[in-house]
Amino acid sequence: MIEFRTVAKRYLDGTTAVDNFSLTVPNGKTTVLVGSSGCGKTTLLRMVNRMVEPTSGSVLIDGEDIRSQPVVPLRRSIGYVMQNAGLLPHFTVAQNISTVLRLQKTGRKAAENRAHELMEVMGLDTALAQRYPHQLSGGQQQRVGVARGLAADPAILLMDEPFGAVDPIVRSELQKELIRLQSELGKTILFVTHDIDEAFLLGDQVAILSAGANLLQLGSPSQIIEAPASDFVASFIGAERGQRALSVKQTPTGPVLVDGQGRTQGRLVGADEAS
Ligand SMILES: Nc1ncnc2c1ncn2[C@@H]1O[C@H](COP(=O)(O)OP(=O)(O)OP(=O)(O)O)[C@@H](O)[C@H]1O
Repeated sequence: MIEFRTVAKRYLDGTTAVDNFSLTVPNGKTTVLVGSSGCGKTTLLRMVNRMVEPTSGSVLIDGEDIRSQPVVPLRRSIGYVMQNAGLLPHFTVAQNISTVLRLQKTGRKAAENRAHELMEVMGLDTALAQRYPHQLSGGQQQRVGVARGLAADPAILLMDEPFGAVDPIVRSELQKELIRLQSELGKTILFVTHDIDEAFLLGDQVAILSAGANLLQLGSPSQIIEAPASDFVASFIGAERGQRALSVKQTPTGPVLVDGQGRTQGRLVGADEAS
């Protein structure tokens, strides 16, 4: 469990990126931080592996203040998947995946075997192991980034817009892959995105933030869609428009649901029992 206890971050230039934010991230679930650009999501994520130190407040992992641990082992015990994969250009795929293992003094052969195993887990052909990042597609690079985050089998995985730089089809594949992985691995995932659809797809728990990491609503996707906390949240999640604004249309063969663009999304079943 990760706990943010009234954390704040003021950068040296005076920017208040995070203003008294509290949140509990339960073990074995995916928690998504979602909000518009600059609202403080990355700052919060980086507080967990101490790439950013809070100006005030504290972050706890399983009840222990993370400041009581030296930074290097803490960082190596937490998986971190960056936007654009963040791969080292002069390292092969296998070397990129096994970087943390090598730093932990895992033997060369064992690290290589683990890299191959993770490539298979991530749906990557192991024939790509000796390639360099620039010889991969964007989607393949992202898969390598996730494999690298998983290499040391961390209990916690931090993911910062990991699928932001790929096209919508590849993005959808990667999202499905993450859902499958998570159902098998049960990691404690803290995932950052500005895409509300991605947040609702992946999150067991979703935190909607505005500037200064102001927590507008926290809940499961169902709770948020069924009861948005404010007009702003309703508008942010597209409750009044787009795919989530469903209304009933009568047809000769029975009622169907249409979205905000007038497209039929499905058939309304059980309507007789409901009425
Ligand atoms: N090192 C820094 N120095 C000064 N201000 C910073 C620094 N890093 C971030 N900020 C500012 O802090 C605020 C929050 O930034 P942060 O990167 O956490 O937001 P974000 O929600 O992750 O944004 P995005 O979705 O665009 O990545 C922004 O106003 C940003 O400009």
